[in-house]
Amino acid sequence: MSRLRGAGLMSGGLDLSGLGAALTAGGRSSRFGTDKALARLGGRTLLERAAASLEGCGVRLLVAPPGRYTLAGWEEVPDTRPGEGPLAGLEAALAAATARRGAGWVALCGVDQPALTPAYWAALWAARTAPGALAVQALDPQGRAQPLAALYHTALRPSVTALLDGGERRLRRAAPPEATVTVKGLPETFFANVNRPEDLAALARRLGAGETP
Ligand SMILES: Nc1nc2c(ncn2[C@@H]2O[C@H](COP(=O)(O)OP(=O)(O)OP(=O)(O)O)[C@@H](O)[C@H]2O)c(=O)[nH]1
Ligand SMILES: [Mg+2]
Repeated sequence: MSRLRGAGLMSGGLDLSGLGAALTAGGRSSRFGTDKALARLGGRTLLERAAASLEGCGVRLLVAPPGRYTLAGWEEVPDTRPGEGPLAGLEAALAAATARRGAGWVALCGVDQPALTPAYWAALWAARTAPGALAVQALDPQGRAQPLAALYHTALRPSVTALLDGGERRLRRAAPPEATVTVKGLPETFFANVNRPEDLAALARRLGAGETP
């Protein structure tokens, strides 16, 4: 559906209190080798950095195995299907958000995107008002949609459950194309993603050189 440019949207307010936040942190970090949520960049863990970008959200849910992390101000939510991937994490997040606040929008965020900021989420939040929208996703400068740093409406919960029940595990299938708004024009720095130790080392070098993140 419609495509909106990020640049203009970013001048809007940064009030994220109407948005629910869900950090999905139940992964295995198999490519990283150790738990990447606890890896450090610029004096903070990757989990803390991702959480900071969503601090202004009205409800904050940490979808992870119980007791694995402590994150002040975040409510632990167990996976409904542990180890089944971020699509299952989204299912748990939408169910928990609905139980806490009723119908509304949820920001789904992985632990491994340490350069996200409130401005990123505000740009997506501003785009949610497009008629018929049930998901909002940013496009990176290469035009790739970012399902792990995206907004999903709680109305998607039954279809996410149906996908999982049918054996689907790809998160990108959660956003129906006809009901997905895409936001482009956001700065490339937002899209840094840590999968391997060398990804973190490259980011640390950029940080040392005075660049964001
Ligand atoms: N709640 C939940 N989150 C998950 C699950 N699997 C992956 N994630 C999270 O989804 C995000 C992106 O996942 P990946 O980059 O694939 O992370 P990962 O699975 O830990 O790493 P790899 O094993 O290297 O693929 C991270 O924040 C993960 O913690 C899961 O089963 N449940
Ligand atoms: Mg994975």
